Amino acid sequence: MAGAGLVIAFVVAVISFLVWVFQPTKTKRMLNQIPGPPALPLIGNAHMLKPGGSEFYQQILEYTQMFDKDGILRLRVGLQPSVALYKPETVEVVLHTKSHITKSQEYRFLHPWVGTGLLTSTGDKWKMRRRLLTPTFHFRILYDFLQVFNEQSAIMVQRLEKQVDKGEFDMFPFITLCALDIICDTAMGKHVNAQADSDSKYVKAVYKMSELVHRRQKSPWFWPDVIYNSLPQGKQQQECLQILHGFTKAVIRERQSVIRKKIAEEGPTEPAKDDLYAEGGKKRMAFLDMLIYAAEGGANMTDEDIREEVDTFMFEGHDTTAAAANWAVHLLGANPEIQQKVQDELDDIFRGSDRPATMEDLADMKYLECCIKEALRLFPSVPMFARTISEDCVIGGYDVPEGTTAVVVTAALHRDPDHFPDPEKYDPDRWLPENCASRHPYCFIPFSAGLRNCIGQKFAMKEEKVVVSSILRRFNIKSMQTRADLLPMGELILRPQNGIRVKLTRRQQ
Ligand code: HEM
Repeated sequence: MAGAGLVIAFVVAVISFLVWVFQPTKTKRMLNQIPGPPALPLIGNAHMLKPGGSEFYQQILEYTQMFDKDGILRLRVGLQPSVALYKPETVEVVLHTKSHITKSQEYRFLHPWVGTGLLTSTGDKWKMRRRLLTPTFHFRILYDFLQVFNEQSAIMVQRLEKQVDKGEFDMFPFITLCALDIICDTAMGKHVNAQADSDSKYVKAVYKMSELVHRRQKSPWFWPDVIYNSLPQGKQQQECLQILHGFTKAVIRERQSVIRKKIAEEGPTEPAKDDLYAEGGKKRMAFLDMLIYAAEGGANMTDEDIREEVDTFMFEGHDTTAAAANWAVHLLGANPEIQQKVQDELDDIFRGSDRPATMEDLADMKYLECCIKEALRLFPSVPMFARTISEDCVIGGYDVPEGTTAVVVTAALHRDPDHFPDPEKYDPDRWLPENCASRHPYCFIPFSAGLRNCIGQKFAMKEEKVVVSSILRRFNIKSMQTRADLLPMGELILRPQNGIRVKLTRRQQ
């Protein structure tokens, strides 16, 4: 087996060498004009990229500062040419167009997990699914979801009660399991009570899988499946996939049996419009229900198609929001005056009552919204994402050839001093209407932008407001880490290496 692996590795290396030698000179010439660190034949810059998530994240930020002039730099991983973009003017070229909507080659390593669901698909498949799923984020459905945000946040607060005056602890798992319960309950219509099981295998498998995919994206020697699957990393991936798919398949099976029974009893396979937008929580048409109804109603959708969408939403819909709320909590806990201002705003809204938040309350949480946006600026949950350049184009004054991977480095873009002076400073006032009205529309894009922006961004902002306000209505937070202690890991999602260490005290009302 090891011998076969070596032969395959040798054949792959020879083919790669020939492809590199015969790569069109026009492409090479175009790429060579773009500034960037020197690359080696075949592997490009892959040998330079740091393996660890936090060192890699730091390294990419450093490169963007080193080559900061035009907002573009060239990197090559294996034979795949890439450019990193980190100024609003360069990012806009790629996102503000119908042309470059295909995700980059590197997303293929996500396929074993999320298939070609909404995040990774392209062309007609993506258009069809986006059209099908957009109504499930209609604002009237978000009304129903608010009830779940409140219920799950109340459970989280109860769990946090046990930490009051007990010294330092890690907030990360508390918020993460709450976010997992929220996505299962809202999008999937299933209670999984993750908060009752603080050692969720599913969450651990999500983290391991993110680390493995990210590592593989940076390492061309892991790219061929035959090699990867025979390595310990490939075996770990198989174990993760069993847990991840096992979890989502169970969720799907349960909803399918409920809906099939309903269809058998009631007849029609199309959900009534009233069902789709019903308020009050009873007849909510969740995202998964929509997919199952579509499949049962004859849409061209197999169980596997449903599974890839469910896996996509489970991943994009819980890990991102959990990370964002955690970073927001750290920053508030590290800035007591700002925390006090948010608590004053919440006291004005709730006036001592512990009632659940309404949509109107969320709209009144204006300063908290500034704090959440400022946290997303400094610690965007998706620190980079990428597209394939579909036709030769000019970015930042340089010719970029078709087929290049364009990586939008949100974490660097959000630190552009031309738009955010003193960029490392946590300053929620940047988001007051008078301070942000004239900013470039592409200088802050935590949810991406253009046609392939985040479908769940309204859901996410509302969820974050409920989760963070629930904590601040009951507790004072004191962060026990400095910025340097946080060590953000820039894998698929930006997470703190050592968790979010805080102390809680109960507020005197
Ligand atoms: C703070 C929370 C969130 C952040 C920062 C965020 C950010 C993003 C970003 C940057 C993208 C583009 C990714 C890429 O091009 O590779 C994206 C896409 C997406 N997000 Fe979110 N997201 C969040 C929450 C959510 C939630 C709650 C859901 C679902 C319930 C969701 C579902 C999706 C989906 C399905 C896509 C792919 C959309 C498409 O390509 O059409 N996200 N998100």
